[in-house]
Amino acid sequence: MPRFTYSGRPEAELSRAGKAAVVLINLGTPDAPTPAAVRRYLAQFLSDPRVIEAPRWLWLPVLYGAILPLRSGRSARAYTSIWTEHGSPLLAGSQRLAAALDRELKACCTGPVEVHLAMTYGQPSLPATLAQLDRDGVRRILALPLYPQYSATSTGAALDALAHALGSLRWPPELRTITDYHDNPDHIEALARTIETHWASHGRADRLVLSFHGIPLRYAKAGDPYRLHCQATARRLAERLGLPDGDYVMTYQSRVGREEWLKPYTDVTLAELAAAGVRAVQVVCPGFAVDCLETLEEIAVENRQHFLHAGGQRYEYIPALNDQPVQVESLLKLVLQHTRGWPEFAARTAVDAEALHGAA
Ligand SMILES: C=CC1=C(C)c2cc3[nH]c(cc4nc(cc5[nH]c(cc1n2)c(C)c5CCC(=O)O)C(CCC(=O)O)=C4C)c(C)c3C=C
Ligand SMILES: [Fe+2]
Ligand SMILES: [Fe+2]
Repeated sequence: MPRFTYSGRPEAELSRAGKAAVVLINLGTPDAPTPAAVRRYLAQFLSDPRVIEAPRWLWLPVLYGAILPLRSGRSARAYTSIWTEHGSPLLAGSQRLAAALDRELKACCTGPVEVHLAMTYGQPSLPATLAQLDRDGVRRILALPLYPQYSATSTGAALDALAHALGSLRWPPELRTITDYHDNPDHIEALARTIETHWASHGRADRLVLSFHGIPLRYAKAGDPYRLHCQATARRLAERLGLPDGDYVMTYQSRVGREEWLKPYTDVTLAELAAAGVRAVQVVCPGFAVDCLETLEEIAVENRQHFLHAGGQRYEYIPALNDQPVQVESLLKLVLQHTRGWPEFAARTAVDAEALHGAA
């Protein structure tokens, strides 16, 4: 096997218009809700030094000796409870989002443009996706990790995997990356609309809980901007919704292991709210572009129990933006903002250009 792949035809490519692609990147998910598949997935995910910052000689024996044997079965049961006929919700939802964005982008760009989905861990992998784009003659790529807030553990890891995959291409394409969109006004607007739609059909609760995935506190102290991005998203969203400080709380979920993570913790806060007499909460997870194990099981099921057992009476989970038109539209605008000057992304009509970029 040659180290560098290239199966295109340079002469043909040099003489014809280029092709361009948007690659949406999400975390990745097991291939099946079985202990073996979950173990394979967790082994890849949790051996990434971006995710677990500890000396390898110390961490790998713990991972293989304790974490994988203990966690794979438990985690597989949780995955079983949310698995759909289309597979893992994270994969199926990300694929639907990519397909919807592909349709919208093709409708408004002079193209040839395509949207693809790849995962940092598991399938569809970044190396396989980039090799396919290379074979298809794609010469420009915009990479969009589906994490509104930058963290080295999520976005950083996605960009590492992308860089690694580019490393095996003989003629890598021109590349742009979006590192975060935590305060993008169209994104904030999309979040606000999905909450307002929920309010229109369910009414409001006593508190709106904005729950973000956590990271170890140590990483934030070392300079990871994630907490600042989450705080900025929460503040902008609350401002847009006209929510006074006392009407919402911001929390961090999904902690793993014994070290301190970003606080306040979602599960602890929900129990405290119930104990303090708060009867009704609505929980939304603005850091998750697509619903997954951490929202559908941990938030919609597990934390509901915490809240109700502690005396709460009404608990509603507001779903992620997924492939709702508000998200497709806001990501379309984000893509067009980051592909200015790339001819494939030029708007088809003046009307498109004005709708997407605003009047010049
Ligand atoms: C142990 C360290 C972990 C860090 C740091 C971390 C950061 C982080 N994760 C996401 C998004 C997702 N995480 C998901 C699942 C998940 N996360 C961890 C651990 C860390 N995450 C584990 C072990 C798991 C697997 C599930 C489990 O066993 O509990 C998912 C869902 C995946 C799915 O298949 O549905 C997402 C999405 C972000 C955004 C982030 C940092 C900001
Ligand atoms: Fe995670
Ligand atoms: Fe979890």
